[in-house]
Amino acid sequence: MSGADPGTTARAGVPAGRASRPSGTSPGRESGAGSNGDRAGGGRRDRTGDPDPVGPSRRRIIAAAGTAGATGLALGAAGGALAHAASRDTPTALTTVGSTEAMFHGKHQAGITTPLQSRGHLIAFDLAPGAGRKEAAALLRRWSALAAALMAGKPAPGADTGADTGVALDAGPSSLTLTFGFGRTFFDRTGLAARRPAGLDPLPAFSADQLDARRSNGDLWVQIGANDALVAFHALRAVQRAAGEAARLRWQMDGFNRSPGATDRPMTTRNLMGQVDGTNNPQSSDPDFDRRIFVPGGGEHDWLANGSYAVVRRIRMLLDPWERLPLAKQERIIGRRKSDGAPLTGGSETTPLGLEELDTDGRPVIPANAHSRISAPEQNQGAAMLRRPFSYHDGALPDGSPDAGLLFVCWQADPLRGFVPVQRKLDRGDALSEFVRHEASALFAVPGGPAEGEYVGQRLLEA
Ligand SMILES: C=CC1=C(C)c2cc3[nH]c(cc4nc(cc5[nH]c(cc1n2)c(C)c5CCC(=O)O)C(CCC(=O)O)=C4C)c(C)c3C=C
Ligand SMILES: [Fe+2]
Repeated sequence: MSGADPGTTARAGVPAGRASRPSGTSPGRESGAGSNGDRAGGGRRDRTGDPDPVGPSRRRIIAAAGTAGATGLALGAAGGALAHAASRDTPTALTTVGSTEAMFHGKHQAGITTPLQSRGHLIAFDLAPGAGRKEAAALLRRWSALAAALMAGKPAPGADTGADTGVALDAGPSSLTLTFGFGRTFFDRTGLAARRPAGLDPLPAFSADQLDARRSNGDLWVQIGANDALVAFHALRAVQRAAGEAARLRWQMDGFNRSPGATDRPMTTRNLMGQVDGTNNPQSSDPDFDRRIFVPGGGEHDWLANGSYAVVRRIRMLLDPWERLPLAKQERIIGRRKSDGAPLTGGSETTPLGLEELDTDGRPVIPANAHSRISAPEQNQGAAMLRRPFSYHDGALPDGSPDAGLLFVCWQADPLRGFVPVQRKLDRGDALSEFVRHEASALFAVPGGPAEGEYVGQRLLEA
C-alpha cells in the first residue's frame, strides 16, 4: 500500500463514549501492512471527540442500562458485591487493544492490510432462491451500514429497537474489520455475468486437493476479524441476522491468531506447526506492493478498482506425524529455523534466503523441496501474494486426530499471477505436502473500499 490509505490511517486512542475517562492508554506503535500478527499496524484512529456519524456508542447504551444494574447490586448484595459495584464506577481506560479502530470507508476495504487480528470468522452465503440483483444490493447496503457502525465501536443500526444482541456492549472497536467479497456464482444469480472479471475463473484442480464442495466457494463472502472474541462473535451474528431472507449461510470457518501483547516484542505470528509464518510477505513499503495486491483502475471491470482477489483454502495439518518429526527435519521441510524463522543459511528472520548456498557435501543448505524455496517469488517469476491467515481448531476427527490447521487467506491483484502458479509448484514438489491436506477452496473478488455515503459493491450493483 503506497502513500496514504484512508482505510488504514494510523491513529490511536480511546473510542467514542470513553472520551471523559482518564486516557492512560499507551497507543501501540506497530509496523506496516504486509506483516503478520503483532508486528503489523495500521487501521487505527482516535475516537476522542469524534462526531457521531453512525449512532450512539455502545457505552452510552450501557450507561442507560447501568443505573438499573447498579441498583440491583446495592439492594441485594453484601459488602463484596458493593465493593465490586463501586469499582465499576471507577473509570479505567481501555487498552489500545480495545480502543483501536479500523476504518470502514477508504480506498481499500479494511481486513486486507489490517494487522492480523486474534479472532477471525470466514463466512460464505448463497443468495436465497428468488433473490436477485435488487435483493443483493439491499443486502450489501444493510451489511455496509452494519460494518460502519460495528467497526466504529457502535451498536448495530436500530439498536434502540432491539436490533443489537448486546454481546459487545462494553467493548471498544477492538480492531474489528468486516470485508465483503463476491464469488463467481454471484454474477449469474444477479444477471451480472457480463461484469464478471476473468480473475474469478475457477481455480485449476491441484493433484493433492481433497476438497469438500459444501465448504467451498459461495456467492458472497464476509471475512470478520477482531482482537476480541466477543466483538468478533457479535459481528458474526449481526451479519447473519442482517442476511435476512436474502441470503443463506453456505459455510463458516472460525479461526484465531496470537493475541496482541502476548509476546514481549512485536513479532510475526506462528502457525499450529509452531513455525514463524508470514515473514516473507510483501511489505506495504515495497514499491510494487499496490500493483501486486490491488486491482488497478481503468480496466474492463472498473467496479473492482482498488479491490483485490482473496483465495481461501482450509488446509488441515497432520499434526500427529508432524509433531513426531525431529526439529532438524521440520526445519528442513520449511527451510527456516523454528526458533526465530531465520533461513537455514543463517542470519535473522528477515535475512534473505541463501538459495545458492551449499553444505560441505555440495547439497543446497535450503533443500530443493523446502517450502520456502519452492514458494519464494524469485522461484516463481515474481509471483507474490499477501498471506493473511487464521489458524483453526475444530476439535477431533473420528480417528482422534486434531481437526486443526490453517485458514489460508491470500490477497493478490490477479490469482493467475499470485496463488495459482505458486500452488501449482507446491502441489508438485513441496516437502510440506505430506503433512497438510487442502480440504476446501474458494475465490472471491473483493471490491475497493466504499466512499462515505456509499455501500460496498455499489459500483457493481448500481452501474
Ligand atoms: C500457494 C500458496 C501457499 C500455500 C497454500 C501455503 C501453505 C502453507 N505455508 C505454511 C508455512 C509457511 N509458509 C512460508 C512461506 C511462504 N508460503 C507461501 C505460499 C503458500 N504457503 C509463500 C509465497 C511463502 C513465502 C516464501 C518466501 O518468499 O520465502 C513460511 C516461511 C516464512 C514466511 O515467509 O512466511 C512458512 C513457515 C503452512 C504451514 C502452510 C499450510 C498449512
Ligand atoms: Fe507457506
